[in-house]
Order: sequence, then C-alpha cells, then structure tokens
Amino acid sequence: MIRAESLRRTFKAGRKTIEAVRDVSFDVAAGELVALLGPNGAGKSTTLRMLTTLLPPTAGSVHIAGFEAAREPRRVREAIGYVGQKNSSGENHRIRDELVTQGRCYGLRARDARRRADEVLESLGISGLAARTPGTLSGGQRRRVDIALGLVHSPRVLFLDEPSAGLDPRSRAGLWEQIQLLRREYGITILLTTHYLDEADQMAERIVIVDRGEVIANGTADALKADLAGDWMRVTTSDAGAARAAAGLAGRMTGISEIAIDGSTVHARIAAADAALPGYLRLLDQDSITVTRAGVRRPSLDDVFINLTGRRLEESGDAHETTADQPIGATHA
Ligand SMILES: Nc1ncnc2c1ncn2[C@@H]1O[C@H](COP(=O)(O)OP(=O)(O)OP(=O)(O)O)[C@@H](O)[C@H]1O
Repeated sequence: MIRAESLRRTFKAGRKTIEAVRDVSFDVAAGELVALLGPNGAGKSTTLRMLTTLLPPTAGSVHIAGFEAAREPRRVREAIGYVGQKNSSGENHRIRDELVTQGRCYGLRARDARRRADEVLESLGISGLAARTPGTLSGGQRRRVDIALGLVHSPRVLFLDEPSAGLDPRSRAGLWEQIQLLRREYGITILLTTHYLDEADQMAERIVIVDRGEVIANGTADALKADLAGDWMRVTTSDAGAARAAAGLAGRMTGISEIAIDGSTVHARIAAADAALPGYLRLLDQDSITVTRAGVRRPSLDDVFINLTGRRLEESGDAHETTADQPIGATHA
C-alpha cells in the first residue's frame, strides 16, 4: 500500500547541503500499522512529507495505493490522510464546520461532508466537541480533531507525524485507543512517526528505525530485539568467586553469545533466555553454586538502537523486564 524506494532528499542552507534523507526504502502492506522510529533530525518528517506529496524527493520514488506520487499526485492525495506535527485547524472555526469545509475541499457534496463530519467525530469519540473552537480544547482533544481532519475524505492510508507528542500519558493512551479502533472499523493502513519507544513497541506491528537519513532496521519489535539485542539470563550468586564459576558454566552452554560478570551477578546473552534459564540453574545446582536471584531480561528497542548505533535514542525508557528476578532460596534445585 505504501512503497518508499531509495528516497533521498537534500536541502540547501546557505552554502551547505543538508542530507535530510539519504537512502530510505520500505514497504507497508494494506491494513498494517508501521512506526517510523528515530532520534531528532533522523529524517522521519522529511520522509513522511515525501510520501504524502508535500515535498518532491531529490531521488527515489513513492508509490501509494498503486499510484506513483510523481506521476499521479492527485490520485495519491485522494487516497491518503496526513496529520502533521502542527495543528491544522483554524483557531476560530467550530470543529464540525472545519470538518465539513475539509470534506468539501476533497470534493464531497455538502450533505455527504456533513454526514462524514459527524461520522468521524463519533468514531474518534469527540462528538461533544463539534461546536467548540480549537482554542478551547486540551492537547489530547486537539490531536483527535487533527486526526478527524485527516480522515474526513475516508482515506485508505493515514500518515501521522508524532501523533502523541506532548500529550500526557492518559491522553496518549486515549488517543491510541481511538487509533486502534479506527483500524478495526475501517481497516486503514497507518504509518506514523514517534519518539516514544514504548509506544512503537506496544502499538506498531512493524518498526522501521531511521538514523541519519537511512533505514538501519526494519521488523517486528520482537524480531528486532531477538536479532539485534538478544535476551539475557541474569543470575546472582553468593560472591564474586561463585560468579566466576557460574560464568564458566554459562560458557559451556550452547547458544550463549556473550557473558559479563558484575560483582556476584552473571549476565549471559542467549536467544529465548526464559527457555534456557532452567537448564542453566540445573548446571549451577549440580556444581553446588549458590544462587540467590535469577531472572531474564528482555531487551528494549533502546538496546536495539544502541547495538546498531552505539548511541541511545532520546527519550528512551529503561529496558523493560518481561520476567522479574525471582528470589531463590539457598541453592537452587
Ligand atoms: N526545509 C528544510 N531546510 C533545511 N533543512 C531541513 C529542512 N527540513 C528538514 N531539514 C533538516 O533535515 C534533517 C531531518 O529533519 P526531519 O524533520 O526530517 O527529522 P525528524 O526525524 O522528523 O526529526 P524530529 O523527530 O525532530 O521531528 C534535520 O537535520 C533538519 O534540520
């Protein structure tokens, strides 16, 4: 439904040439929800603007719903909705009037534009705001109005640039509920940009990581974590000597790719660590090594980004634990 092929975009700033997007290629299938993730200045918005015909690429091509953007920009615009980072609604117009006007701009007849305005207000849970003006709304309510404006002409593809930026966690959660509802109701294809790792992790079916104008990873959150960061087993022993012995035993297990000792704790990287941990604990038990705590650490998308770039992605949260450490009595049996 969306195809970005070798996209490149440069800007002139005085004598300097800025390479905002160097080489971006990816596909989004019909009905998929894909997140473009990357640090500030990575080229996410520029990519989105090229995909939505707002900006011509310096090189490369865009296909949306079977139409090539450079050849048939109008057909592409009819097929898509775009919600940029800045609010697009006029401050003093009532929300419903604004939606109707937008619908008319897309060629809907007055009656259809009014019906559609009411429909999108209802599906986004903001019918109660129809007669209000944007200036009187909260950040979360405004974002929903922006999305309603992007949906009025029933697009097949929706592009959202930082839909939840600046919203408090409750408004973010509310907005996401509505986005998921839209997908269920209309089967709409969504490509969005975000800084929020947890959001991309939980909500997107696939993640395309962009850094310095290039795609550096593309896959499901689980696949990226497994391939690029890996799970870790973590076992705390009675002292540093026991930890060294435990590390030696870990080294004999198949599939271990990295071992680190931190005081009395051993960290061992292995695929599917939750399945491997019981076997490791049995080995430790056979050698009478005392284990006081054991657990599995699943990597976060931030770990993936660090592994790929050696840098942290901004606004990243800590690695979240899918299995908490369990205290273990004396020697584990
Ligand atoms: N019109 C422009 N003129 C000059 N440079 C630009 C222009 N638009 C973007 N850039 C530069 O291109 C690079 C990529 O910008 P872009 O907005 O695409 O990044 P982004 O990943 O969306 O960042 P953010 O997460 O901060 O929105 C940045 O260095 C930016 O300063």
